[in-house]
Amino acid sequence: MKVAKFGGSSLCNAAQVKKIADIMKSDSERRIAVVSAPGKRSTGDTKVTDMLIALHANHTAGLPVEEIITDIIGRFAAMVDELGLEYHLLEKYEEILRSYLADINEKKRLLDALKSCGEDFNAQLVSAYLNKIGVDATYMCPGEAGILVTDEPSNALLLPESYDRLEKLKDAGQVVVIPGFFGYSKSGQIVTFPRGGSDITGAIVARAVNASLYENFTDVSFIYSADPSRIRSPHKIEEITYREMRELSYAGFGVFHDEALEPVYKHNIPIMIRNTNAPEIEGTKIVAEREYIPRMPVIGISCDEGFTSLTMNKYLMNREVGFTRRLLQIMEDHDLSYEHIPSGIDNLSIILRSNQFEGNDKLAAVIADIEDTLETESIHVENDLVLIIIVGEGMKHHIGVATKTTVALSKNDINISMINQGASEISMMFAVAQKDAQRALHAIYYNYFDES
Ligand SMILES: Nc1ncnc2c1ncn2[C@@H]1O[C@H](COP(=O)(O)OP(=O)(O)O)[C@@H](O)[C@H]1O
Ligand SMILES: N[C@@H](CC(=O)OP(=O)(O)O)C(=O)O
Repeated sequence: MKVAKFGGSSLCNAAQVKKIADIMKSDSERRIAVVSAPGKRSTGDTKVTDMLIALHANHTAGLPVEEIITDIIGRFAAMVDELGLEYHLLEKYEEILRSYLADINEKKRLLDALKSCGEDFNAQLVSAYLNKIGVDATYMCPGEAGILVTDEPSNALLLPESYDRLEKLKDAGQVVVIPGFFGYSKSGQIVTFPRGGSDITGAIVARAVNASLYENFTDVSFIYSADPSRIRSPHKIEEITYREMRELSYAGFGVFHDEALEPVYKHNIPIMIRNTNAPEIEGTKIVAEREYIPRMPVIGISCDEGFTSLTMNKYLMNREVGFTRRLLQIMEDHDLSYEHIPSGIDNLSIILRSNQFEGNDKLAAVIADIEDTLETESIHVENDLVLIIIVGEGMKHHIGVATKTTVALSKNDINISMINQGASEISMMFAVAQKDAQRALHAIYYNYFDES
């Protein structure tokens, strides 16, 4: 049994829905479809999830909402019309949106309920269309399917007991269409996964039914060695390990959600990244082990923006037992998660995502706490950092990756703010200033891959 997840780009309009219906029809092993909300139809267009977020923003600010509701329903109406489906679906969609707006008072709850609508409405539409073309299909809400999650709005984590509940999907006599991106908390609230989280739903369902394959249909035929919007015609990856993929997707490869690897990797369920617009191409396979090609120690290079580093100096820091523990306690007190902590004998840097400091004086408060508690001699803040991460299982056995990279950067006159090798030895991080990011990525990429 295969589980197929279709991303927003695969479901952005009626023509795309027809393609995914053909894909489902063409392989009887595809028994479960997990669907996203309609994505962008062209550059400059808006994803339905973003329209729903805008609806929430206007509603909570007391601004007009009618135009946004019309636009959201309009996106589905265009599809219902072209696919020849019944209009009562649209009445139902509008009723649901209006009932959430009227009945849910808590802001964060309302946001999650509204965000879930993109996927929820699309799943109903896809199921109706499959039936219209003769595929026996049924829509199943994540609550009915058994997706139980923690109660942290917009940041749900799966509760493990869900797997037992979801197992029944194995025996469904029909093709089941499940909306991605959200589940239900034990108290019955809708809670969404982080953005891009339909990949997570697909992985959860694949693991629950012990699928032979988790197919992730998107708008590219392969995962490439670098983001194709940053490097022209990057090298295509045919096989990549779960560990490599997790490192790369966490650090900017937006094609697959990093948290979607957790449900499947222990159970060795392979993932295929495939293109809805070219389903005949096999795509990239994500697996537990791959053949190591000695001349290619690096498989991918990602570039992730928006980091801040705090570098603290204190003479004899190395002698102070508990310094790092107390620093991390301060981070926890301020609800901050960190990415890296490179250190020296009398200094230590902590790198965090800058968006955690947005909107108030949090950074100043953190610095004040560090100064009070740790009595540092100086703290230097560097904003607008970019992390370039080089990843490859082969790096463990290969000498000279760091040298090769630093030489490439120095030849291009790019200053490195920090270097850190991951404990797993399959990744290495180089922090550079935002202004140098694109040049640095080019310099490093073409050091490992030929121009194609
Ligand atoms: N290394 C990479 N390889 C392939 N695609 C990538 C990579 N990094 C970023 N992407 C982007 O990921 C996009 C697909 O992901 P996403 O927009 O989430 O699709 P979907 O709508 O199917 O969920 C591609 O169009 C591509 O621009
Ligand atoms: N629609 C949600 C969830 C998702 O996974 O979408 P996509 O498959 O289009 O990345 C989002 O935009 O975040």
